[in-house]
Amino acid sequence: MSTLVVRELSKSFGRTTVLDRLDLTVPRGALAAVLGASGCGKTTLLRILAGFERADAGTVEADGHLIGSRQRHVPPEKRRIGIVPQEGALFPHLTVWNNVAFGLPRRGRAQRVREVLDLVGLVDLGRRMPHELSGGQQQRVALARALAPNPSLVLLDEPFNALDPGLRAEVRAEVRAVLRDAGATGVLVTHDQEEALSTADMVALLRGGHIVQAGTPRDVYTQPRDVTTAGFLGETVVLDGKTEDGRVVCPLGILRAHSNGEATNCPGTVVLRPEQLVLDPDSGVPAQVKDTQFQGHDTVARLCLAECGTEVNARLHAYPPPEVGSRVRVRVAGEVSFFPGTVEPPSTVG
Ligand SMILES: Nc1ncnc2c1ncn2[C@@H]1O[C@H](COP(=O)(O)OP(=O)(O)OP(=O)(O)O)[C@@H](O)[C@H]1O
Repeated sequence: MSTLVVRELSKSFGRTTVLDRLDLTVPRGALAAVLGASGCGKTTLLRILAGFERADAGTVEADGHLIGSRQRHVPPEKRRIGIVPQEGALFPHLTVWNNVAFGLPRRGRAQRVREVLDLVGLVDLGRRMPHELSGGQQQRVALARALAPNPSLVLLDEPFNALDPGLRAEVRAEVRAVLRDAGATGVLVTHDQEEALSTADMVALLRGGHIVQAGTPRDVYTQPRDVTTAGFLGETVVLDGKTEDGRVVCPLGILRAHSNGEATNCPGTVVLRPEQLVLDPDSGVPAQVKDTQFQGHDTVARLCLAECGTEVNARLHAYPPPEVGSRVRVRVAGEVSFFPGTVEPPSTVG
């Protein structure tokens, strides 16, 4: 399995620039999630990686071999890339076994089909037709089919979209385990931040035609590069603040910030996650509970900070949840992000 290196990839359709000098490196055996809003160019990137589309500029290398550039275009069938499309796209008239066997060399075929069906836990269903499978099983067959020819890279195009939410988490975990067992290098494109954060070894955020931030799910979530990125990765609490003696001062108190250490008295924006807000009768700033929203595994409480009247959302695991109207104290667990300069409104990305 290979290391994927994409350099300065650009692609326009007419006057629309979709990819703009995009760089991405996926280490051997890792699964990278390319996360971006609808229409940001995720499928275009996958199609270029697969060789279905040619880039206007830039290079694609797999395991040190140049497979795509303006001068050199290795055709899709020679790239050793497996693709798991949205909704499986199995051949409806072929059995599971024949779907996986399709296109494999005759020699060793039966053994390879058995191996990959075993890998996805479906070796007993080889005689079934696709319509006799659940959505999750169909996606596992699609994965087996993609892995059967021993591809150097597996591309997954929003492969869990058609599954209902309960099944999605389960199939996601299974697919991840199968890719790991196969030692496969993978690129998963998705607009679903939870999917990206929970499934991948690295998350690469695609915005404005290029990767604006890449890193482990934990790093990109806890240390987003800007307010917009923070908002795209999950819910945020955004407050005005300023630096003071290596700390950040804001309506939630004096807080520790990630490395964004700035000179004292620098104004900026403080960003943290609602789950970092903890009710603690012994410390923190006073607040009043304005509203609560029961969400099963946790409760989102809207808190009005007593000193300034600013309202923030806290995701609480406290049981029972606090009463609306009650007076509490709230403190911040862990470090926050601080972005010096003009306050940027939180928004989702395009
Ligand atoms: N063949 C094409 N001709 C013209 N425009 C195209 C073509 N393919 C894609 N586009 C445009 O390029 C942009 C990116 O499309 P793409 O399908 O790559 O986005 P995406 O991030 O995969 O979106 P989604 O999440 O909605 O599937 C869109 O504006 C789309 O309309």
